Amino acid sequence: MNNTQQELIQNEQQFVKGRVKSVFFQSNDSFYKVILISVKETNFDWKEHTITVTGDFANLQEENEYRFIGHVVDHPRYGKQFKAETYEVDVPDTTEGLVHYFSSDKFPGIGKKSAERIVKILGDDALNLLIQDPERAQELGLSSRQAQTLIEGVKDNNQTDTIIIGLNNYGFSSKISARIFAKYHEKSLTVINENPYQLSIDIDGIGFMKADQIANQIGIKDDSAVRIRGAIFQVLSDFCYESGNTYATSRQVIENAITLLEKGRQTAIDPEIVADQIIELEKKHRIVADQQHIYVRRLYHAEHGIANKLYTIATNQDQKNYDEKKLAKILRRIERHLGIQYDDVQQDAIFTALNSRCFLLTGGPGTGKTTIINGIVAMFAELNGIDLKQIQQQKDDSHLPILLAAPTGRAAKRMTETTGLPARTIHRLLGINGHDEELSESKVTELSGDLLIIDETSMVDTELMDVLLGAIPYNMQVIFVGDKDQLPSVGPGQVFADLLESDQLPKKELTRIYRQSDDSSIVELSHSIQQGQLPTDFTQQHADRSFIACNAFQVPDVLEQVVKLWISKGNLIDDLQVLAPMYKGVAGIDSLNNRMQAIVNPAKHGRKEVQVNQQVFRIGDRVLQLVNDPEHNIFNGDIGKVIGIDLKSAKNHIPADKIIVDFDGNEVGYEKRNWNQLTLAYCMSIHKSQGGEFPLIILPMVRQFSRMFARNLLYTAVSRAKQKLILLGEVDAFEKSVSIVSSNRQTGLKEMLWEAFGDHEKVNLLDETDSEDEIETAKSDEQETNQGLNVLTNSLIESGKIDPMIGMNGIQPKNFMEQKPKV
Ligand SMILES: Nc1ncnc2c1ncn2[C@@H]1O[C@H](COP(=O)(O)OP(=O)(O)OP(=O)(O)O)[C@@H](O)[C@H]1O
Repeated sequence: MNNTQQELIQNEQQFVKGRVKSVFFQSNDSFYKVILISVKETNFDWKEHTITVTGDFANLQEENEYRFIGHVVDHPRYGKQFKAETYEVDVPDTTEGLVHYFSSDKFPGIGKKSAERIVKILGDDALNLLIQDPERAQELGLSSRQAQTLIEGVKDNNQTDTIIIGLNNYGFSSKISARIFAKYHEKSLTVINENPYQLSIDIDGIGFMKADQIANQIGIKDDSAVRIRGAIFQVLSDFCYESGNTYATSRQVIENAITLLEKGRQTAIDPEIVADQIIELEKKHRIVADQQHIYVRRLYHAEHGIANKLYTIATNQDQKNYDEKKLAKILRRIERHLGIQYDDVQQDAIFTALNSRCFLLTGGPGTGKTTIINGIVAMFAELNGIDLKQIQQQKDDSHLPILLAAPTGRAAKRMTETTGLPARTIHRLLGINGHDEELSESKVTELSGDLLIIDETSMVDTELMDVLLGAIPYNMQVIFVGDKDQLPSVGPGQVFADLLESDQLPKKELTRIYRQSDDSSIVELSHSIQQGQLPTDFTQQHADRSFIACNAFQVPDVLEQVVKLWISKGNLIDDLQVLAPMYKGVAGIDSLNNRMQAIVNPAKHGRKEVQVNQQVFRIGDRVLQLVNDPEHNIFNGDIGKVIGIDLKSAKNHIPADKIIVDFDGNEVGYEKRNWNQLTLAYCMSIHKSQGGEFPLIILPMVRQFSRMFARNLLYTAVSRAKQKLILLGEVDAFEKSVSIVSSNRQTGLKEMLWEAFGDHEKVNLLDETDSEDEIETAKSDEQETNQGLNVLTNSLIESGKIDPMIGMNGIQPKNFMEQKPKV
């Protein structure tokens, strides 16, 4: 055989035909299986009677024959096996085979005679005809029971196979196929064929590009409406769920959608057809266009919901108006009890909070927010005859007159520690059991009580705030506490900052630092960062803070030395927390986690460990929970310790692999499919550290992280340190971080608040012509871009293509509430 012939055979698709002997393995969360086949036919050299086949298959029937298409691979551990990319069910297609099939156990009630009649009427293609059109069963002269058995049997035996084969043919991975099937079930292929872009909306892991590839395969035209809409949804979703905005401008949508569409197919797209589709989607209430702002419906209604509910709460007639003298008298007593004296601003904050239906309190670390919460709670209890001791001792959470909550488990725990009263996560408070994606559809518990205090409000995103406010009765007093200079929420919005800036609710900002002001330089550093500069003594050694100069490659070694020194001095490793802004890179979270693990919990003979993605978990490891799991009372950002690893063993009666993690006394078991909810936590992202405090923080900042540099990021990291702070890296990386003020997110909440509160002065500002400066800048911008997009958007408005108020006349947000977004 010459080389060309050999190549031809190698490139030819390989197949193996045979019957299933046994299923060795089947994945819990996908269709992936490892099976043993007794070989009947192959187009490659195979001497043995059986072969192991891997791939995504439906529930293979042992007596059926299958044709697997793929190629032979050499597995390092299991040797030669067949990796199937797709498969076909070898359905009977001879008269004899079909009669045998229809009269088998799969169709109880259908005997040989009826089977013969089916094949006589429908012919040798009977099975396919029945799969495609079950109605054909009616023309076979069968009893209604037999016809039903036939339809159901054909469906049960073939439908899942057809779908999985279809999904395999589109090239989806096992996990994605499983997600698609879990979402659409028997409609999977129909959905894909009708509108593949629906996948990019519904299925995690499928983006516009993949959907577009399928669309191309099935002949959806470059400028077809469904394609343009798919791009519009993708752009909106990226703008909001990736970048944290709650809307995109029409210009941004048009511009970005065109970029995406042209990247996918390299065909020029006329901006006007994108604009047309924006209008269409708006008309069908699938997106919302408010002025020039294009919204995902959920976010639009959430912002409206927040503004309207806050207005209702804040203007409740049941306004308390306590006499200042009376309040001062009680406060003096409480001060004596707490052993402190509130300064004028703090006192003012307490009194305003007590006299307001809704109040906002912001301040940096150590400015007394918790001390004020304690004062408010004590005063509120006294004024309303509430026994705080009884609340402290109450075993369950029901009927509490004072409710305390925070967005993360760690922040809620800290609240309990500092106030001595029960505090919960907001999810727990609302009785939300589902995952975050289902938040807007969650059934929440209507709250009861007189006062609600939310801490770490800067972490609450638009959707959660809307759901929370939706559960608050109108007559409940509400206080939001937070630090406006910290990072905004992970999800869309910057609710706390917007509430403060809107100026519609009573608020106080605390600026005087109390914590350890004599000997702590950490709090000073935080405040200096907040002001936009590093202190002149930044690189000098302090009792509680030091800086070690090193480059990115030196960071892991320097970290190792610091950690070893910390341990050698008798300190607890659990008191030390490394934070970093990014996962990737030699000084990134993943690399530092590996180094930390090697120092404090290395591999040891006999120590159980499991591999999860790129990481190894061992008993004793510190781990971080990555998603909210209210059912087990664990939340995104919670830190736990691995206390058990049970490996599947028939001998020890352990049915499946399991990791057991202890979250402060709450022991949670993780089955294999949930292991990716965990990651090592020796080093964690600054975002995930929000709402927590640690005795020692080690923070590397190097030029490699430049993409993430931002003042609020550095500020958040530094202000997590309670006693000691060790900064590693390059001074200019810290300097750069301080100098970058991250731009505000695009949100509509402030404007909606002005409208809801009837602040005509501010609402009018929105409509007024721009200042001369702004007009000048806009003009030069326009000239610079010269893309015509500014002009386009404006001309679309002028020509009536985009109506700034499209669909909004006389329509209230609630009119859309019940409908689900769909392309
Ligand atoms: N008026 C005051 N007089 C004396 N000490 C005070 C006063 N206000 C606050 N403190 C003290 O300052 C320290 C920090 O206060 P607190 O914990 O309330 O600040 P915080 O704003 O909640 O800080 P963080 O956000 O970092 O938790 C505490 O030890 C507290 O007792």
